[in-house]
Amino acid sequence: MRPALEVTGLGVRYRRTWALRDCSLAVPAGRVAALVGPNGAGKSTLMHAAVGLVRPARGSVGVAGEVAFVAQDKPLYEGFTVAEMLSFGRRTNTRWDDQGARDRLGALGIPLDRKAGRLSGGQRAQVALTLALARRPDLLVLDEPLANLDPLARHDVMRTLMGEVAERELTVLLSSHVVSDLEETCDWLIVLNGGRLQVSGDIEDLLAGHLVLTGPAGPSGAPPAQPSGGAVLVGGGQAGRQVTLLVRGTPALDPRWQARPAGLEELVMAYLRSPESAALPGLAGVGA
Ligand SMILES: Nc1ncnc2c1ncn2[C@@H]1O[C@H](COP(=O)(O)OP(=O)(O)OP(=O)(O)O)[C@@H](O)[C@H]1O
Repeated sequence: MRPALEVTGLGVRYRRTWALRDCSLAVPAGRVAALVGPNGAGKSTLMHAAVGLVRPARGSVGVAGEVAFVAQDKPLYEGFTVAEMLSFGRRTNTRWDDQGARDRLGALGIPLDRKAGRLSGGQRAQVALTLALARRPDLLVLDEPLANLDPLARHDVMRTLMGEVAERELTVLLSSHVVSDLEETCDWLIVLNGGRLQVSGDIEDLLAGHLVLTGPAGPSGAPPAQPSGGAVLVGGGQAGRQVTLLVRGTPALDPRWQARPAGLEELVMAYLRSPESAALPGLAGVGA
């Protein structure tokens, strides 16, 4: 089946600065993909390229079907009521799901006669998401949909997304700085760092393909440069006399070392701390 989003050799430049370089990935249809990375990593740039808001300097971006995008600042028409925005959507979109949108806003207790400028931050986020979902997109791109939301509202937004994905063939690409918000909902992980792609893959495969090793620091106090056996060191650190390493693959373990499965957050952090490491389809030890 054709991927919902396919990026090939993508390079995006703002004047002389490259915001993204040599980025190739494919997100299968029906996935909820988490896009993570530090400030300035290129997340918004990748999203803007996916929805056609920036033109690539190199490579290409392909999307299967209709795309809806909610930008980081949730732009709404401040002077319009929610009902007026719904009516505008209905008149300008042939696939518009008016009833679904009204049901969702009703369930959230958002008054239809309220002007956008008078909505709270959480309500703005929900209205922007509802308007995007009402367009019945095949790919929904959300730039930091959870920013500035309280824990309950974050949970509600993620639950809505899960409901939509379960109900129909929808692919979601969403960025966030809070990995713990993504664990329950997302099944695909993309890590960008300094404009380069570090990780793209199925989260279950990634977690199954990595281990956290703990053991004693060497005589010099330094962690071993590379674990032995068929494993690759992603990154690690030392606390006192104990060394913790994240490795990809299965190492031959010294009995003084212990191995346990990696969590999503520690996997992301280990890659972000080691920008030279990468887990991309085609690399040994990671399900493509
Ligand atoms: N319109 C622009 N003009 C010039 N440079 C830009 C522009 N937009 C982004 N950049 C630069 O491109 C790089 C990537 O920015 P981008 O906004 O894509 O990162 P991000 O990962 O979304 O960051 P954040 O988490 O802070 O939102 C940064 O170095 C940024 O300064």
